[in-house]
Amino acid sequence: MFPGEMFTGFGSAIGGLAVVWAMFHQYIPPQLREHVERYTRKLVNLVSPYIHIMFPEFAGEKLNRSEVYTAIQNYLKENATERAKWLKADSVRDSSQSLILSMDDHEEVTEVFKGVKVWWLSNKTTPKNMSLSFYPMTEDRRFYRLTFHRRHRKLITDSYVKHILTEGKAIAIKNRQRKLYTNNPSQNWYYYKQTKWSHVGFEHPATFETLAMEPNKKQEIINDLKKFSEGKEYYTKVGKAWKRGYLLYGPPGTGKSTMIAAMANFLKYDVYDLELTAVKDNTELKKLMIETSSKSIVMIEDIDCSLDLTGQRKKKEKDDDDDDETDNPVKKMEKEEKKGSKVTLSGLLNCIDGIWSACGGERIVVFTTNHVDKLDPALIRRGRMDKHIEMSYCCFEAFKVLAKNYLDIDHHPLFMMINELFDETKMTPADVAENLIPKSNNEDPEIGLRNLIEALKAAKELEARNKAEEEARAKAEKEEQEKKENVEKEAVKESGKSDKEVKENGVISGGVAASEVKPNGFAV
Ligand SMILES: Nc1ncnc2c1ncn2[C@@H]1O[C@H](COP(=O)(O)OP(=O)(O)OP(=O)(O)O)[C@@H](O)[C@H]1O
Ligand SMILES: [Mg+2]
Repeated sequence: MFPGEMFTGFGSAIGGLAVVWAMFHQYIPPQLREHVERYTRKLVNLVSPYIHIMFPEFAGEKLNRSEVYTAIQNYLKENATERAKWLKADSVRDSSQSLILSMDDHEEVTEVFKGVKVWWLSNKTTPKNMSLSFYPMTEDRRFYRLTFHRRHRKLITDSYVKHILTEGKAIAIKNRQRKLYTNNPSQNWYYYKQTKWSHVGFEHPATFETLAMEPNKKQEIINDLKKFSEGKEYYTKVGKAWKRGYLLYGPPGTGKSTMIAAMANFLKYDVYDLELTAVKDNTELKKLMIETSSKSIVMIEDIDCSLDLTGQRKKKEKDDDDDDETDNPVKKMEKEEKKGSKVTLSGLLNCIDGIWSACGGERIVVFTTNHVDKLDPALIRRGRMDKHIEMSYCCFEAFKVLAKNYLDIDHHPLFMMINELFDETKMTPADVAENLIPKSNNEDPEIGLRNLIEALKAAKELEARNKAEEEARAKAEKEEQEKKENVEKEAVKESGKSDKEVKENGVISGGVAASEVKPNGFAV
């Protein structure tokens, strides 16, 4: 029973009183009712040992919903809904969520905090001018009322309320619809008054459970992320900005992008997909970084292709010029894109670990690349990119995750053969997955496994053929080199000059240069 109501007589166990209360509300005019309630409250205050705190949805003149009310609502949804008998169903948040239930109006629940019992009532008041409104429902003023015994006043006001607010905010972050952002081209910021980032709901299904990789390595990454997300105090203590850099490298189709999605889902962070080629210069990059929120992953995919950040600018420009000569349209397009951006390596470094990186806190920066060797060491040095993770070809352990994902099997007699084939050949998880995908709903898993075995055998044969061809080419080159050397030696012998002289002058008797002598010994 609710203590406040026990003392006012409302809602008591005596059914008769409840009826009187209902009649009171139905038949007594609002003004008179208000008077009666005010004096009753005064009377109750004289004898009641209970304290009530109201938490209105809209406090004062504010048009914004009270943060405190929202935090309490989230807390009660998660912790007290089970005990309520009258519930309200919200719309489902996304396809993976079931109904979201909360306490209905006039419903009350109890909670025990450190051995102390408290009562929560969810209620609403309707202003007097309600009947004049076309939309009476929007006029309702909702509130929560917390009731507790006055001897626990300090505990409740100091600790319990703080606990509710912290928990409520954490629940809101956990349950919020996360977002995937992409940066808008900067010319649109001014001309079209576009925001710097556009977003859509982030609903990638990848998790660490479905990510195929070596289990110890996976666990290490999970532990690292966990330590980071719980490390606020540690980062403050050591005086470091609360951020962490990851470099994911490996061949295409090994799960780098999938890993970023799994990280975001694990940490419940937003994702900012930063397209560097759309950023005009370092100042704009800073502006973009400032507008990222905390609890987010900023990812820059294919960093080696994004800009000339390889530290080998000169050489690269030369290479690109060569490509232009070959009229390669893709290369030309990439070059045009890069020309539009003047973001420099130092500008990027400043954003990821200069003073600018400290804005927002709790952020992870992830770079991905297929060519780690092409990157400037300054960009990926430890401390800047704190963790380098190689995403590699599929191993047997990783295959087992994919078999579970796609075929829903943990064991199969064919696994042994597949294990042996993985020792002998390389295949990316993307290709393994492609072979396993069933073509129809009730397909026998064995078909997928046999497809994979065939593909692995074909890959093994191809590798062997390539290797044989490579060896034959190397052998032919070696033989040619040896022949050339023999010819030179012969020529030296015939001319009577020293080996050194022939090499220096390049001339042998008869005026024919050694380099002009064909490997078969005939002068050209
Ligand atoms: N390790 C993995 N675990 C689970 N699925 C994977 C893995 N690697 C690849 N895949 C599958 O292959 C597809 C391609 O993978 P993903 O895009 O993550 O590769 P990537 O390494 O980012 O490639 P790229 O270098 O081309 O960007 C994914 O949609 C996913 O289904
Ligand atoms: Mg990718």
